[in-house]
Amino acid sequence: HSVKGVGAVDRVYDGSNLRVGIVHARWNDSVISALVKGAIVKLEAAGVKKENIVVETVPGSYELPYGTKTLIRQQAKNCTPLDVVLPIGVLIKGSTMHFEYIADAVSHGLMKLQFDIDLPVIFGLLTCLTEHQALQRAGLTEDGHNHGEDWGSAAVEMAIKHQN
Ligand SMILES: O=c1[nH]c(NC[C@H](O)[C@H](O)[C@H](O)CO)c([N+](=O)[O-])c(=O)[nH]1
Repeated sequence: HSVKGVGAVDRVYDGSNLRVGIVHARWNDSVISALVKGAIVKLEAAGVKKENIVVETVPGSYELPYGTKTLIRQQAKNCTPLDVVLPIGVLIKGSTMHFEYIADAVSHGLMKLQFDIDLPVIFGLLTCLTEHQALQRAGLTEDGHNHGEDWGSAAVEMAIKHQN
């Protein structure tokens, strides 16, 4: 293993009174569903109740910032507000610069959003140069690791920081 280890060092948090939103794109769906499942496994392992995990979808990753904003607003209006949102998307490089523009716009959009609305927004966008890279990062290959799990753990930790 490299000296830097793999991912953030896990800590144990009690997520039993958290409400978590997940907004996922519908491109590259087999990778997306593995990432979403991985995140939910970790959320539930931290005690987040099934009824407190709200899942919405958007067409593609470019819609994640606005789809995240509308979910937060809708939840704040209709029921108990969310404590964190995890947008999930998978970008796979094609033969044009489209990938770079979406990746740049979405990463800046999600970073800005969390300060605009004062709510933690976890960065769940895979920016892959090949399909194999995407499969690896969703834990769908022998040597893979599901980054959705890391995002689920980060969501619990940041939601608790937001509540305190
Ligand atoms: O989520 C993705 N959206 C993609 N494009 C759609 C984009 O996110 C928007 O939905 C679309 O441009 C309409 O706004 C992708 N590619 O183009 O390759 C991709 O790989 N992943």
